[in-house]
Amino acid sequence: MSEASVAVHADADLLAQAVAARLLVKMLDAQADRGEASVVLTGGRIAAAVYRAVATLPARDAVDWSRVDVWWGDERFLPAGDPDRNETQARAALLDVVPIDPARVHPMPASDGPAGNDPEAAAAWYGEELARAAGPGHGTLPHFDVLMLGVGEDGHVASIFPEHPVHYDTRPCSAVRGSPKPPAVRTTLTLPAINTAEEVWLVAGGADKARAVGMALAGAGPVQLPAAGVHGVGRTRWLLDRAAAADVPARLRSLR
Ligand SMILES: O=C1O[C@H](COP(=O)(O)O)[C@@H](O)[C@H](O)[C@H]1O
Repeated sequence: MSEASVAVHADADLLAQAVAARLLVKMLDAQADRGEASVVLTGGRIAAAVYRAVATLPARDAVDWSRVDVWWGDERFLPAGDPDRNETQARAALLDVVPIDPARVHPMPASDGPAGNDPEAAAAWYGEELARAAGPGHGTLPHFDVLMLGVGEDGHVASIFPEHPVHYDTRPCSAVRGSPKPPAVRTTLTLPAINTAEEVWLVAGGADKARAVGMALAGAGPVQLPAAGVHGVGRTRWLLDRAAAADVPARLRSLR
C-alpha cells in the first residue's frame, strides 16, 4: 500500500486552483506515458471549484481532450440533467467547455437512463461498462490514472457511508439505498474498485471536514470512517485547506 502524503493550502480557493493544476499535469504525464489519460471524478462543493478552475487554466489546452476517459466515483440516482447529479455539475463546470470526445465520457446511469429506474440494475450496467473498457482478459476495471474523492463530514467517500452494507460488496459498482445524505438512493464504486487507481486524491476544504480528515489520518477503521480505507496503488494524496487540516498531526503536513 502507498504511503499517504498531505498538502495543505491556505484556503479553499487556493486548494481548488492547486488541485486543478495537479490534475492537468497528471493528465499530461499520463498522455505522454500511455498515450491517453483516465480520470475518475467526484461530486461536491470543492470538486465543482476544481472543475471550474481547470476550465480557466490556460494549460487546459495542452491536454489532448480527445484522448481522455472520464469516469465517476459515485452518483446520485436522479433523472438526467438533475442539478444534484455529479455528472450535471461536472459537465456544466468543465466537460461542456473542453473538446472532449463524448464517447469517452462515462457517467453512471441516471434514474431515467439505460438501466431504468432501478439502482441495482444501474450499478450492474456501470460494472459492465467498466469491464468493457478494461478489455477482454484485463479484469473488471480499466486503468485509472487518478481518482478524486471528496470527504464528507462523516468521513464518507464517493457514496460509501459509515457502517453501510456497501462496505461488504466486492463488486466494482454498487447501489446504495438509505444514504444518510440526500438523495437516499445512489450508485458508487466500491472500495476494492477505488483502490485499483494509480493515484487516489482526497480533496477536502472547510472546518466541517477537520474531524473526519484528522481521524482518517490518525488510523480510524474504514467501516466507521470510509476515508480511512482508500489508497492509490502508487500514491495517496490528501489535498486540504488549512481549515480541513486543523486536526492533522503536524508531522504529516507540508504547508503550501
Ligand atoms: O454526496 C456527496 O458528497 C461528497 C462530499 O461533498 P461536499 O459537498 O461535502 O464536498 C462527494 O465527494 C460525493 O461525490 C457526493 O456524492
